[in-house]
Amino acid sequence: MPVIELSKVNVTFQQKNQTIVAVKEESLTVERGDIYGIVGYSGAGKSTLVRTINFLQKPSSGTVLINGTNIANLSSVELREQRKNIGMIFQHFNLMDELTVFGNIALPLKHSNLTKEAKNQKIKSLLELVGLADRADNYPAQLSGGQKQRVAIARALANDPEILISDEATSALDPRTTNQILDLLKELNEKLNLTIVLITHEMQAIKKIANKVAVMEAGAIIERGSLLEIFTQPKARLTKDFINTATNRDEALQKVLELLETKPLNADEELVELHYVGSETAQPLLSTIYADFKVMTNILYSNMEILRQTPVGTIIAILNGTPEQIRAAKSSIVDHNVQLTVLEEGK
Ligand SMILES: Nc1ncnc2c1ncn2[C@@H]1O[C@H](COP(=O)(O)OP(=O)(O)OP(=O)(O)O)[C@@H](O)[C@H]1O
Repeated sequence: MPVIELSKVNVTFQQKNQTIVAVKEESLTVERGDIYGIVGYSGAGKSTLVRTINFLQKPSSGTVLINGTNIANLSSVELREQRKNIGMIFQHFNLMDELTVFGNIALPLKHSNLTKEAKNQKIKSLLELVGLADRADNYPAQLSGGQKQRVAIARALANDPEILISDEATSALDPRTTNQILDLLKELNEKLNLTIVLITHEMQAIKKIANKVAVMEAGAIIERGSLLEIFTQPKARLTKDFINTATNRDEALQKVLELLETKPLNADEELVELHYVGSETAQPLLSTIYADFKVMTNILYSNMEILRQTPVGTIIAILNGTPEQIRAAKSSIVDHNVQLTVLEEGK
């Protein structure tokens, strides 16, 4: 049974005489142990969709099942209990400045049945879990952004939730700290079998830890799939844009095209882009096309990522040879399951 099942969820807001449709008839299924990335630009409806999971946002229509239970049917007491099963972390941490780290993490345990001793023990182990064992007595102002987010994560996990919603939790952090927090989320996902819904506008974050991805635009999920599917066979223009930004491919291509303006391709040259997935790396292939067809390659950009243990790469290169040699080389590349696109032909 899926942990989260949103079906045909609509969320509309009334503002003066205007109706804003924030989520349009959207469905989403999250399985236990998933790290489900939801990517989209600001205003796409990501937060609104995800806030329906714990009814922080009640859908205008549609159903929300958590572990098979329709949460619209819960009493307010049951809903409060249910919400303990869903932790949340945010971009701006939302810590209480006047409380210590210990005090912040203790907040969600206020009404728990644990003894004082057990609560203290729980907080201590949460602090250890997020790597802040020595910071219990600090106030938020004494912590870095990354440390504050660690406190927020510990607080979100205080009631041992099965689900963690991360709403742009790394958006205010520098790249190194972002990576550390993402590593921590992945570790918690594995160690605690925590299901994570990760909202972000950065494909980079999703690429690092998610196993599934949904791309949202104007209240709708326009594309969804496994991380590998989305990265290797993106269909929507927006998905491609997010991926190309995450791999710096667009920036590199821009530079290559600028270079070609000053030094255009010769008649015996072609600019090509190669995409490969799996162990079939394209680089050795480029050496063999020289040996086999006497086609020389000049690699201008190369990027390889390991996504869920699978290498995925892009190469932008100039091929140099006679038209026949280049044709034979390209057909050999394609025969090796490398996707090839001609970006520009020499004149
Ligand atoms: N409480 C509200 N009242 C009116 N409109 C709202 C409300 N909450 C969200 N919206 C609108 O719904 C749309 C989706 O907003 P939402 O915050 O879900 O997008 P998002 O993709 O999460 O973007 P961001 O990351 O900027 O929050 C926007 O047009 C927003 O203005």
